[in-house]
Amino acid sequence: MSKVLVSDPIDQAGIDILSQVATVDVKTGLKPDRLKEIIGEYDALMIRSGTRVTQEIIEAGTQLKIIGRAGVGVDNVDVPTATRRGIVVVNSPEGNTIAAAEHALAMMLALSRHIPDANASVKRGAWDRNSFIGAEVYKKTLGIVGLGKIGSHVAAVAKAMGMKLLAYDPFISTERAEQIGCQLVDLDLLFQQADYITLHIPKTPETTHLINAVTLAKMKPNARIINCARGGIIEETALAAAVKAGKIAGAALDVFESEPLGESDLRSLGKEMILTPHLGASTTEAQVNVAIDVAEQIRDVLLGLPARSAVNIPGLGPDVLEELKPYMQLAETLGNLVGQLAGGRVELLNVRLQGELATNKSQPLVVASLKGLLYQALRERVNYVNASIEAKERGIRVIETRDASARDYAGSLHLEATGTLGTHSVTGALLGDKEIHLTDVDGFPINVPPSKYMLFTLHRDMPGIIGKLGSLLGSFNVNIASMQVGRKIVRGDAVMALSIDDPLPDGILAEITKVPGIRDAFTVTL
Ligand SMILES: NC(=O)C1=CN([C@@H]2O[C@H](COP(=O)(O)OP(=O)(O)OC[C@H]3O[C@@H](n4cnc5c(N)ncnc54)[C@H](O)[C@@H]3O)[C@@H](O)[C@H]2O)C=CC1
Ligand SMILES: O=C(O)CCC(=O)C(=O)O
Repeated sequence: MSKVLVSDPIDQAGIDILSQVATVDVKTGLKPDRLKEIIGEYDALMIRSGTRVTQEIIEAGTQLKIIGRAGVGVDNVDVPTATRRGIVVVNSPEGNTIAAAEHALAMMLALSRHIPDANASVKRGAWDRNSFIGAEVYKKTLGIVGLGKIGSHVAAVAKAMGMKLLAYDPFISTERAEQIGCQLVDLDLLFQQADYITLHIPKTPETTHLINAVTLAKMKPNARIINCARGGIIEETALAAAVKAGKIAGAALDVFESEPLGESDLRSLGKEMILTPHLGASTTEAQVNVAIDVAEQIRDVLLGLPARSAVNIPGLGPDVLEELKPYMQLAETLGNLVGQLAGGRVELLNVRLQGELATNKSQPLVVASLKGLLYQALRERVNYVNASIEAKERGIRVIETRDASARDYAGSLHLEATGTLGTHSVTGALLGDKEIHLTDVDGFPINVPPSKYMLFTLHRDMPGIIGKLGSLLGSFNVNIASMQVGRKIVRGDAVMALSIDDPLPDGILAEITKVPGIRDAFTVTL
């Protein structure tokens, strides 16, 4: 039975799902050294934001197949290392959207009305109404940085509260922003005009310290900043100094450059600074959502099924995956075949998606072709996660073309591999009940289902050649299961595809190429 380690607090609903297929160990608060010591026993790791899954941890996780992040941000996982090692990383892109958006809105209102400090003062026994005069958000301008899932929900609610909405997001269209009721503006204008600025972006090299002394200086003195996205997007010392000096009116932060927050100037500020301990996703509803979402994906991957929200494999909905599955098998088979025909070191793989495969959602077929191509070199170590990276590291260039007009079959896939020993190509399609058929080898039309052991010859189409090859194979005790010749013109060049029952004995290829008329011969194991 598989073993899953849950190293952060996860809702029981997730544990119950994992327990259907695995032994589940819940060990929270592990020190990195201890995690490194034990991770080697586990097939899957499930985390929230508390566990840092570093290169060292991943490399010690020799059995790991999947890392599940019960939440959105995977910045606590070394995704490139996981990818290189063929480990799927999944998250829950939507399970805590509402929770995080509501926390940002709650922070905006709490900051405007000094709720945390007013509450603390009443609890201390005071009745001070003068120190807590607030500001209304109605008719104020909210600048939303990042108009994705959370930013869009914040926009919808803020609009209902009568706020004017500006947004900055270089990856969304003006039309989409308008649909959500936001005016898309550049960042400088947003900083200059907003009364409230709320951040809903990932932390990336571009967004790190996006809010710094220079950008803070552009803001209005009554500006208030809310960060429920990621620590490090704000330069904390610059923010603390700006609030202290009254250059902006305040800030509410849920996330920090270093968590848990240590010694910090932020702690010394009064009612104009609200700090929460990364609570954005901490609602009962969100925790159930993300636990179920991620646990289901871990269960599926452990059962050999695809994950629906993998961050390091092309994302596909279950319907698309179901539809593509037989074609993925076709792509892998053709990749494996063309790699063996090309022999040597492949430098270029041309993948042509034809007919109904020439749609955008067919991208995973390129990855599946590479997985097949690399199978001879890497065996079980290559998978959908690392195939592209492994190909890149081996200097294999990939060209993807699409030809929707190809009509020989409903959908077919053509792969051409160029390597140190020359160029070879294969085409395949699914016939009848989704059975894989090779429909072309090196430009010669054939129609054969692939079999485990195959022999291909390039020869001159002339009398007697099939008989001679048959006798030769017979003399080596090789049994032919099926045979087909593909040719373009009578007595021209031709390809022969033979399915054989056993692997070809050593030395026989050289004998085959001595048969008059046979130019070349290749044997493959699929
Ligand atoms: N505090 C908490 O507990 C939680 C925090 N989060 C964080 O909230 C953030 C947003 O999450 P979602 O809305 O779900 O993500 P999302 O992927 O739906 O939206 C992110 C948006 O940021 C935009 N973006 C990327 N780079 C940008 C840049 N340089 N400038 C402006 N916009 C940029 C993207 O185009 C996208 O529209 C993430 O950092 C996530 O980790 C999410 C859930 C809970
Ligand atoms: O797991 C958590 O509570 C943090 C959630 C979060 O930051 C995220 O989903 O990106």
